[in-house]
Amino acid sequence: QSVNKVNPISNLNHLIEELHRVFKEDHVNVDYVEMVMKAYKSNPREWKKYAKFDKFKYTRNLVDAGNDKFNLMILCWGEGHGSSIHDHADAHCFMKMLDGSLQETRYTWPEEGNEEQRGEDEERPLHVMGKSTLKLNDVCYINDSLGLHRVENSSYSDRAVSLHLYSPPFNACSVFNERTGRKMISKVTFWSKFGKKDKNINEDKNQEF
Ligand SMILES: O=C(O)CCSS
Ligand SMILES: [Fe+2]
Repeated sequence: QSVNKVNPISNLNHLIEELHRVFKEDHVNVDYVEMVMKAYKSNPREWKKYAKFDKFKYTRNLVDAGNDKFNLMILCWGEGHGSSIHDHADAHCFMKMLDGSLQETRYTWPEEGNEEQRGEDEERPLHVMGKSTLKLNDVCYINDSLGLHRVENSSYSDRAVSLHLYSPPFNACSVFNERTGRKMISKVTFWSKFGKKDKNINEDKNQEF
């Protein structure tokens, strides 16, 4: 059913409650989830306990495991930090800006053709489909049928914080080489979970993609 309005979302916990309610259903109403995430207005007091930064790379901090229906996480991007070009493992990906701004570049998938016959140095370059800048409280949605993307904080003076919802949750996705189109599996991990540093996080193992 199409919905044309959502009730105000008063704080982060209320957003999480509403997301649990929505994801109880099997069918994901993407427009409704986007409107719910948009209705939440970022309040650093509510999320700063999850916001842990690393000097060298962006961090992924689990906020809520969504009753196994989704993962909600806060990503912290230091100046100049960016992701690889990646897919979303057949999941829905909703992303909301909580602080600062991020640049998103969308890419085509490498053209088809089975890997076996592929020449050693045959290139299947990705093409840029579009670029956009996400600002405070903006929400964007992607899934594999819409393409690949890279997300980066291109500011050299400001950090950025974003809220990501993946449904269904995944712990690996594919990362792509822009020139050759070759892909690799990349496991993803959490720097912290529920506000606590993940004890088995090995400093240089916090794999992001
Ligand atoms: O989850 C990740 O590490 C990718 C952030 S851009 S959707
Ligand atoms: Fe992504």
